[in-house]
Amino acid sequence: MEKARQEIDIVVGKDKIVQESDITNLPYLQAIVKETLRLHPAGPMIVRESSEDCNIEGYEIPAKTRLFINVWAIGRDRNHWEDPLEFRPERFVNGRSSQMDVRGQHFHLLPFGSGRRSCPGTSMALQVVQTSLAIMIQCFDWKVDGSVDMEEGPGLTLPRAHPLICAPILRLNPFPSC
Ligand code: HEM
Repeated sequence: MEKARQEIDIVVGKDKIVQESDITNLPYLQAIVKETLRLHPAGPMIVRESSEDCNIEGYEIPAKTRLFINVWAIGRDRNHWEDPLEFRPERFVNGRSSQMDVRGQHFHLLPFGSGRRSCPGTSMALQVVQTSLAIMIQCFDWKVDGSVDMEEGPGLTLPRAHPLICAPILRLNPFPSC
């Protein structure tokens, strides 16, 4: 979090609140969101149906077969990711994953799916999540009640197994007259 905060302080400063237009200049913040979606995709399974008979890597798949694509497992696959279980946003800033985006062009990172039925809310979701996260980091310190446990529970949208309880502590107020 300290690294993201430094980036925000340098790029945006402490006198104005982060705007949506600042996000393109905050690569580390974007990397945090990508890394979170890699390890904890809100839509862990994508569903498709084959329109015709096909053969994928030796598997015969008849037409009209219901197919589940396990986005969660692909995001943790050792064949594609170095130290896959480590939360390391740096992998999207430097190195071979730095050009990778989340819009369905890179098949080992598919948090919004891919193709004609991919998520139509991708741009809106990214703007809202990245800007809100940036403001939360810029304006507050976060005191965690207990420890951070990232265990996941069962469900179609990958809920947390245990709630995360944090108390915001005002760090800077970009609206000093309020
Ligand atoms: C972080 C936030 C979000 C994530 C991770 C997410 C993820 C996904 C995923 C994985 C799919 C299935 C894609 C596929 O089958 O290839 C999907 C579909 C969809 N999403 Fe999102 N989504 C998010 C936010 C939103 C928002 C903000 C909206 C609308 C404003 C939205 C609207 C939809 C719709 C309508 C579909 C169904 C598309 C179809 O079946 O053709 N999503 N989303």
